[in-house]
Amino acid sequence: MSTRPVAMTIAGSDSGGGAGIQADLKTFTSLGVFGVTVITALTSQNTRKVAKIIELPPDFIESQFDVIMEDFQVKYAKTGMLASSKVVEAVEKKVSQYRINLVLDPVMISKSGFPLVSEDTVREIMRLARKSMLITPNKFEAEKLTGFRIRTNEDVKTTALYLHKNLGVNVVVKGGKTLGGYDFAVIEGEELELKGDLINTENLHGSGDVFSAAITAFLSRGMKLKDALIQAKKVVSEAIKFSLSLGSGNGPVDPFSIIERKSKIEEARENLEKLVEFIEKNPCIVKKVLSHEEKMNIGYVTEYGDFATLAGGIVRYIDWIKVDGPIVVNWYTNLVAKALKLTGKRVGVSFSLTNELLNLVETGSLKISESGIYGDLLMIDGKVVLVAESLDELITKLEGLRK
Ligand SMILES: Cc1ncc(CO)c(N)n1
Repeated sequence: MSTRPVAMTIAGSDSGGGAGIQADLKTFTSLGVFGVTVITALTSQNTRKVAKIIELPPDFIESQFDVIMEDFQVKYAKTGMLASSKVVEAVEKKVSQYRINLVLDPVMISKSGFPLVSEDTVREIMRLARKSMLITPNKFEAEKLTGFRIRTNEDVKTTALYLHKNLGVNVVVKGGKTLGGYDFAVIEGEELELKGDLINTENLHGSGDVFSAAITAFLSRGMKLKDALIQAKKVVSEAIKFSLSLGSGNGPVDPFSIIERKSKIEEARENLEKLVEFIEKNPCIVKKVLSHEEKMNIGYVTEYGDFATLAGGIVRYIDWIKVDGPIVVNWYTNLVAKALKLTGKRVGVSFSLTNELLNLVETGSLKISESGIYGDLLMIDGKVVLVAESLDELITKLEGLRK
């Protein structure tokens, strides 16, 4: 009998899958929240353009609210694209009726540069803003709402303070890429700076949507607004860091990376556990490649660049081997990490250049590469590293050393 907090998104559909409802649901799901959707508009859109927009009739928008609220408990919702003043009015009415706490993302144009709302909607959005628990304008939207020009971090702060005072609402103004992801928030009068990581990418389609959806998800999980903002900033930074080169325009950010990254780390651990098991069952192979009282180690790098290895490596004492310490992730880098980086391979094992190995090299049955570009067996800092694309491939290669 499982359950989850429920969060609502009131937004438009992006046929390109990267923004709008699609981004919101991926973000909700990735953050452990069940998403319900009030769709306000349909867009035919890709990473390059918005071709067509169909606004949904206000009575249908209202019906979605009524049917959802008849059946679910929803305390928090975010808004995305509200295409016209009629749409804003319908949303305003229902949000008040059901006392839903609103995170208002005043979406105005797409990353590809196309308007998503009509000009006359700005005033209506200002009115809805006063009733919201937070508004999340980006630089462009904050300029539209205030008439200010934002060029520096200081301008971001000034604009946030002005909006907070003028509308009496909690606000976070997002500086965006040109200001290095610098955001400034004012929450119940408390000022909060959010610094971004410098990530050089144009694949930012959906970044704003992921941010406001993440805030809404964290609120639905019971977090305080300030903490929700801080956590959401981390989520969006990660989604940008692992954004996807899909389409020929501004590619989508990837909120699912939050979950997949963790699952890939788990996969790395499982792979290393299997490799340890293989090594423990095959001391004869270890004796061939590892000198007495020397250490070998194993390592696995995930698609996300996280590196798992043994904290203490594996030591050989004459006839037995000892696995030293646990599997650690991103704890430190070693020779295996270096070899994997050099070759782009997934999994590796380092050992010593024993006489047995040297014999194999001299007879030509093994090739050692110094650069690591051509071979799977490389020499680095006087040690040998064997690398492979997968665990199975590495085990096959290790078994090959038995002969
Ligand atoms: C439907 C929709 N909502 C929001 C945005 C802004 O990211 C977009 N491009 N499309």
